[in-house]
Amino acid sequence: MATQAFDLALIQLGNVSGSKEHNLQHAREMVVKAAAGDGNFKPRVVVLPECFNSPYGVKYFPEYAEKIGFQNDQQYDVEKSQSDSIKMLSSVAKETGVWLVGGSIPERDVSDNSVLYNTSTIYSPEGKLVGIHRKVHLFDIDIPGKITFQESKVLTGGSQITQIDTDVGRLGVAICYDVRFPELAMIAARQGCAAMIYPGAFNLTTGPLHWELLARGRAVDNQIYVAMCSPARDTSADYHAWGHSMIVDPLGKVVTEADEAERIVYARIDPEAIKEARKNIPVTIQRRFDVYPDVSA
Ligand SMILES: NC(=O)CCC(=O)C(=O)O
Repeated sequence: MATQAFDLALIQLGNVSGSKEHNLQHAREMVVKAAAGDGNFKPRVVVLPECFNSPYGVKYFPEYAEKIGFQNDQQYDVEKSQSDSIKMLSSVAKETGVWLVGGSIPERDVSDNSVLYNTSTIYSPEGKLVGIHRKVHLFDIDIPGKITFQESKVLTGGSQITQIDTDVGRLGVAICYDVRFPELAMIAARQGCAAMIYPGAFNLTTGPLHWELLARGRAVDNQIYVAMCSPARDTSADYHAWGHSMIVDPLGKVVTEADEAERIVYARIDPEAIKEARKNIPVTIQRRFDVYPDVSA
């Protein structure tokens, strides 16, 4: 899949409240704003953060979870979905004519009410739901005196990797804690993805330590673009997100970064920069699969 140069926008969404209706309305307005561009950039791909329709926290997931809806022959039928979030995302992708990585929402399994996932849904510019990613690695950590979080108390991990073919190239999608597991980005890069996109929500303990480090690591290891899209920080919420949404280029350079407030950041994704990085530092063709296995094979 050939990549064309395109602009990417990350929405560091603020003001996520207890009202799902408000959250959806605000997210919609921000997608419209992001898709309009800023004079320098006119994005073809727009990204929302992790858990944009609900406060982030284990206790909220069951209440805010939605069934994505009907799937037929691997195609999701938005028309038949009962989910307000899915309907909003599909309609705003169509209205704005962008590829939309719809952050993530708590998803309830269609056939088993007791099973919940943390799920990103992805839409074409025609509003078609073209793919979903269920967070594979659940955020279960315990740093005494700092942060304890256990998504696995209520969520089930997904079991598939996600790559989306768009008219500007192939994109890998994973969610937040997934970034700590290099295999997904490695596989995506070797299977032709120009970028890995991670809706995410790091916190004030691990954010300063690892957010940028992981984004740059995934980029430089694989010589691809990496985008990490966080919610804005809200210190009145239970979970304080790190913010700092960023896009990193194939050399590992941060090309754009937000602070912690509500922002939209943009960058150009340029296939020539991927080619140039791989030509100048040819690790791509220097791998020793006679010494270790190729995880993408
Ligand atoms: N929402 C998440 O998966 C958070 C991941 C995180 O903060 C980390 O340190 O990893």
